[in-house]
Amino acid sequence: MPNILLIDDDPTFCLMLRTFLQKQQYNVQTAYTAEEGLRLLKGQPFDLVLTDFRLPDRDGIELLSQIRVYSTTVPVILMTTYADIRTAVRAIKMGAFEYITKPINPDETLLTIKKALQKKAEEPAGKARAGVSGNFAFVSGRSPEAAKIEDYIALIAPTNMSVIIEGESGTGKEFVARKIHLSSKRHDKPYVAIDCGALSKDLAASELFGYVKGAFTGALNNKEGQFEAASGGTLFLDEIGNLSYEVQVQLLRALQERKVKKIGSTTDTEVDVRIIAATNEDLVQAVSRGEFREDLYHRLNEFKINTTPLRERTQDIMQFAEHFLQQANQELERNVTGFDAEATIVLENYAWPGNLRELRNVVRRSVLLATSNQITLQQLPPEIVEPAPTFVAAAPTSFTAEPEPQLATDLRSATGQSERELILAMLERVKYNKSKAARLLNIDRKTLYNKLRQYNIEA
Ligand SMILES: Nc1ncnc2c1ncn2[C@@H]1O[C@H](COP(=O)(O)OP(=O)(O)OP(=O)(O)O)[C@@H](O)[C@H]1O
Repeated sequence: MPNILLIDDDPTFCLMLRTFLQKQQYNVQTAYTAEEGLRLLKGQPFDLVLTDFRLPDRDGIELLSQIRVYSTTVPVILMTTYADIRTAVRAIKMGAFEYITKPINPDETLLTIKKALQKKAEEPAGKARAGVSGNFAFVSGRSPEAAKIEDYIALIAPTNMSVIIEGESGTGKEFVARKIHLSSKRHDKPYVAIDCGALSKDLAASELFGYVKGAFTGALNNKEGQFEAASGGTLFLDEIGNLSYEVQVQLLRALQERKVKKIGSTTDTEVDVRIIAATNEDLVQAVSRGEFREDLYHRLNEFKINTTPLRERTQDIMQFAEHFLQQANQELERNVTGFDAEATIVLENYAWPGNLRELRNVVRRSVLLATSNQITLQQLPPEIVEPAPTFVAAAPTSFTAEPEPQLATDLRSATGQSERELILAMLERVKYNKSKAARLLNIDRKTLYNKLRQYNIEA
């Protein structure tokens, strides 16, 4: 029976959800605060964490970083209200598996839990996803922006050039990467995807390059790296901006010399791998801040594709909505045929800060709630039907890289033990880049160094 950790500060809600999940054959442990949840997580392994996005003692982003300190692989599902959805969407790029919106729908929750557990089972190492799944259905869209992406894919796919795909979270970067692979000569060779955002500094090198038995404590057997696993095919590096400087150096070497060296080995192995990298941030800015190596950037940037936010390609919204409707019908065994006129207007006019992922989730939820064969306003989240003016206005009008706003947190509001944990979690997230950590914690470097000493943190 899979073990689920449920964190929510509402005891009645916890009890209801726990009872429901236990009936579905899950072991559930509950915690009413983030602190309590983290303590449980530290003490025992869980297969999944289901947590409220706003807890009395932490917000979801902060909690997510701390969960990652204790477990880099446990899937985390966030339960959020629509008011927090932009932040929740950002949490996805920090490695949350999925978000579901409150009020919780039991069927949707169950479906999301099943998918998360299935994905975890398919990726025992937690990091790499090999192969393109059989039901990969790429929708192109009718807008000029979609046509441009399609043209670029057709142009670039047959070559061996490295590609950077840049765009907001949920705009379909990984889908573009898979499409490039499937349209390339390498289509019958492996496609391996790695989420660099979910890899700790130590793990990244061994995951990418592998290690030999005895290279370090715990290296009990030889391990093949994902470079080798992708041999002849394509390696998709998601959230490339999160790789530590050291790993960037190793990656550059692998790309330039077409050779990798396992950790602890003295010999090189030749590799023939095409690299596609994706990023939510503007790598040029990361280069100018000294956080991303310029030489690696140029090596990867043989071609760049920008995925357009959905609000700038409104022509495509209904085509995607119809596609997600058919997918949901299949998954949920329903037979909803379409959207009524009012619902269509609302979908076309909403700003979709979470892009295609948000649209997919809204459609899936509406299909679950549908009482007739058409989706009406009743099934759409009220926040979409009548978005708060500030909410829409807050959506950026174009893709501009804000300097890690999703991570930024003010250390000055934390005290004692939680301050220590916050610093540790932040260091982990930014791969021990202290300048970056200080900036995101809103303190200066000197203060950070003082605190590292004060809390006995070696970084
Ligand atoms: N071209 C497409 N056709 C059909 N569905 C798509 C397409 N692009 C994206 N989607 C849907 O949107 C979801 C999010 O897309 P994807 O994971 O590729 O986005 P992303 O930009 O890589 O997001 P992130 O930066 O958060 O990792 C996909 O799981 C898929 O359901």
